Amino acid sequence: MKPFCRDTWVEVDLDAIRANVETFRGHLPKSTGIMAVVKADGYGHGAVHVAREALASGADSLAVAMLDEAIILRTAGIDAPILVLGYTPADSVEQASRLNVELTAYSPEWIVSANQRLEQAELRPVGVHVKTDTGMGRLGVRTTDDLLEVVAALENSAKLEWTGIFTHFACADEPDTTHVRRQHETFQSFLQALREQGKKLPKVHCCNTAAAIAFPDWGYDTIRLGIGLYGLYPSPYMKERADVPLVPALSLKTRIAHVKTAVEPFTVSYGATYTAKLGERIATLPIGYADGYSRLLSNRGEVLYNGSRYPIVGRVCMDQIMVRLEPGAGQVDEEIVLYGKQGDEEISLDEVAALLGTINYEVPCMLNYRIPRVYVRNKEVAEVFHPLAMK
Ligand SMILES: Cc1ncc(COP(=O)(O)O)cc1O
Repeated sequence: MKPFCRDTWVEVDLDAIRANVETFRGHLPKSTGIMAVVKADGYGHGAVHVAREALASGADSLAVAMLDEAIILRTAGIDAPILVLGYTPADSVEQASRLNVELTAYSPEWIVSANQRLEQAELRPVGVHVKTDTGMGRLGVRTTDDLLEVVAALENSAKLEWTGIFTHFACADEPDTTHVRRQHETFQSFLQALREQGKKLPKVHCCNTAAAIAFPDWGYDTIRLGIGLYGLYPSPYMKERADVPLVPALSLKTRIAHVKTAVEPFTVSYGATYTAKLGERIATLPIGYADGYSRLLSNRGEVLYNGSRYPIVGRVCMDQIMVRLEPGAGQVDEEIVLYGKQGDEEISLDEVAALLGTINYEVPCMLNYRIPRVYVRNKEVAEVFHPLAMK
């Protein structure tokens, strides 16, 4: 039985995931680990399958945004170390203990509350990475005094173990390195203050993809590899540097559902914003904004057919789009590439992001549960995962 009933799918090249991990492995000091960031369902690629491939390729731990995402990985049988990068309410700490998932902390009050809950539940200790805010302005302590207070609270907690300390860079992907260098200096001053207090530092980490590319010697115990794992660069500037070759892993494909030739002019889609001229060939494709294919691509985006670019005509609908092909071209069930390569052409996530006025991170994250993920290895389908798959 077909694993999905609508011929629209995300194709994830597991060989690309492997290649990207191996590229960073070779770029980093041997003592630096790789924490594969698989939050947001693996940046839209599928967290479980990407996590498995990343771990098999040289990553040694995983990171997610929230405990719920860690639960999915554990439920899938993944037993590698997992760090929750975001805030976890203290009333969820029992789950972290039961699943042996590490959490992020930066508040003495949270530490006291979480420790009390674990003591009352008589559960095993939870590993905690202390977050320092050196210039992201998001989660984390901003002063040495606050940092020492958080560490003291952890040392007084029988059920919380201090297993890491980290920071996150706001501008590591930019050509001007003033901000990122200042952040790193602040992070170093935090580490030095802890050493001067006689603290033995746990796992230390600060690099995202951009910092790992630009400052591999800041790798410390591990980097947190997100966008680079998927073969995408954090910014156009980082792509231009090209000192770390990456292979994009994601393609988005569909098949022609219907095609017609205009025997007289006719308008296309809601709002009648496009009029097909006599002889034009209009194909309908089964994908729309309810899949996470943005309506902002109406009358602006392009698709690949037979290795050439063709325009989206009319407004993107909830479930369908229309494209204009060459006169007489196109047959039902022929393959169309919406993101990715076909022949010598490529519609990159960078290009789509630019059209949408956003960054490449957001484009794959928009692709939702309606689109099955087809995992390819050595150009063969290795596995298909469809949240809506008929059992
Ligand atoms: C705390 C944290 N750490 C790391 C990442 C990964 O960043 P990239 O996708 O740019 O590598 C994200 C994040 O929120």
